[in-house]
Amino acid sequence: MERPPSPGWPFAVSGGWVYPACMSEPSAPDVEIRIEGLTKAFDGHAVLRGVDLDIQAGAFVAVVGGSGCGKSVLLNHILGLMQPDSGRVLVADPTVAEGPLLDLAVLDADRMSDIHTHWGVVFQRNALFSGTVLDNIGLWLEEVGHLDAADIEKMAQRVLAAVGLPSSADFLAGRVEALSGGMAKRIAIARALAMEPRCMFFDEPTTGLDPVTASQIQDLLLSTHVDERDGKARTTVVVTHDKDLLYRLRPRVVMLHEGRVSFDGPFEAFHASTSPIIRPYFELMPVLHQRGHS
Ligand SMILES: Nc1ncnc2c1ncn2[C@@H]1O[C@H](COP(=O)(O)OP(=O)(O)OP(=O)(O)O)[C@@H](O)[C@H]1O
Repeated sequence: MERPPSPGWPFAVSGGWVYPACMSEPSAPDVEIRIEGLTKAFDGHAVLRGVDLDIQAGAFVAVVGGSGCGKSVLLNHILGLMQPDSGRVLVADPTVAEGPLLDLAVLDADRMSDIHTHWGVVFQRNALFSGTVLDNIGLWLEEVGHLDAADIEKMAQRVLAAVGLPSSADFLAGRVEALSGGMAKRIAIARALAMEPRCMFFDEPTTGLDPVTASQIQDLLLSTHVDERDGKARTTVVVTHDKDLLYRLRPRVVMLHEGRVSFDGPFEAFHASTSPIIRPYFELMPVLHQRGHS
């Protein structure tokens, strides 16, 4: 198996960890992610100019906005892959029910990695590495979860079934390079699900897919939003240009514009809005989508 030079997602095992009081915030029962006054500039160009946002546990949120408005930059801050110039990103502590929110800026690498093991991330280009389906799904189960081969195979079969793919030995032994774009996306989702995450993050999950495959992936986003083990909703955050996804899934919509949240509410209100910022954007969404991938 060829191992990835750098993993798509930086999992690592955390030892027993006690965080000092300065790392914690007052308890916020339903908040999974809180963003306060987040700013970020690159080479003097301000991309995020003060983003404030709460995402409740179990929410399904689509982050939209024009090309280059900072959607991926925002996602990267939530994932702890970028550091804010100012402001904070706080997240629920996955190890303590209704515990204090944790400020990402003051977590050390072990603690951050520990949090990452509770999050599933599906990158735009899937971040699969050269190898078999089983290699891709099993790597972190082995390295982080310390599962043995039999349990890894069992889990792989379960998550493949959850994403509507075969779970035969032949399929598990197949190489991911041979898969279509839609199947590769399903494998990336299956890999994320295998870690039994409490949050799922998707960066433009339907970009580059044909309309039929895109609608299947949209449905998959909805089905994977619910944890099949206990029927509880995970927290799902989707960065997207896909108007069909909004129509189909009717999520809470967060729109970024000029570095701030310019709309935050149900899809129905977004759809009905006559705002001179939202209306033209919404009408042009399919054009944006096509233009980005022509
Ligand atoms: N690491 C970086 N270094 C320099 N500039 C960056 C970096 N990451 C993002 N940017 C810039 O920040 C701006 C926002 O980028 P981002 O990728 O978040 O946009 P987006 O809203 O996701 O766009 P799209 O919908 O086209 O993917 C762009 O101008 C981009 O060039």
